[in-house]
Amino acid sequence: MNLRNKYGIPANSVITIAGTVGVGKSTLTNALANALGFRTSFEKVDTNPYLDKFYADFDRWSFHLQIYFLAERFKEQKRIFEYGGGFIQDRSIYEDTGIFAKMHFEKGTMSKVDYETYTSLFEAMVMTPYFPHPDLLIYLEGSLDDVLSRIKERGRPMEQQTPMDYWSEMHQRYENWINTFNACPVLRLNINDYDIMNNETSIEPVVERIAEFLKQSQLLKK
Ligand SMILES: Nc1ncnc2c1ncn2[C@@H]1O[C@H](COP(=O)(O)OP(=O)(O)O)[C@@H](O)[C@H]1O
Ligand SMILES: Nc1ncnc2c1ncn2[C@H]1C[C@H](O)[C@@H](COP(=O)(O)O)O1
Repeated sequence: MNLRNKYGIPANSVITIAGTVGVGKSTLTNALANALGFRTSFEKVDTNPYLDKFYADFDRWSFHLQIYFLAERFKEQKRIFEYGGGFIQDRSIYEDTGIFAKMHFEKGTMSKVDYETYTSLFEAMVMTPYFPHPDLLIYLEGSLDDVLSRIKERGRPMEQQTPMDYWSEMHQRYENWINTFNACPVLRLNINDYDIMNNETSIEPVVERIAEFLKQSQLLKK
């Protein structure tokens, strides 16, 4: 029996994992999808045609990159809908605007007109009753030091060359963002609450918490 049946998680659930770069979203996405027998929806980093250019020159490429991510995530949203759910999604669409586009605009690496164009497109596509929101957003949190050492350990070249201030600004923005986020139910999970690298069974208490949380939020909806 898989853990989905054991804990009564609906087969059509859509769970998205949010959190700063390097915190462990992709790793948790794989572990949860395996445990629940769900499909995965990943950000494609290696085939992203703008990402390297963006890290080399934020001013020049931030708008292009946001449009690219928006299109990719919307296509993924459509795929999830067509399968009828049963997905773990690596990063939510809400972070693109709530964290990245906003941060680049406020730091002056995206122009006002580009930011307004982007946000009006985002709102027209996403913030409507026609866009299905996830059943649950898991907010993965960890200390800045732990996140920085994970970014280093993973070793993506463009991230190694990015100043530490960029990651600490993002880390702080995530904390502020999640405190006001309300587009769907949020479960906060600290990276010290599980240890899937050394102990596969540590995913089970996480699944149990998800099941409890989903039950509570279903009850609240009624
Ligand atoms: N639970 C964990 N324990 C230890 N290391 C982890 C854990 N989860 C992720 N990592 C490591 O941290 C780095 C970033 O993880 P990743 O899942 O790619 O993060 P994200 O998708 O949030 O950017 C990788 O090197 C990964 O192996
Ligand atoms: N919307 C985004 N804007 C800028 N950069 C982004 C956006 N979404 C993801 N990224 C970057 C950050 C990382 O370098 C890679 C992959 O993110 P990760 O958190 O490691 O999954 O893309």
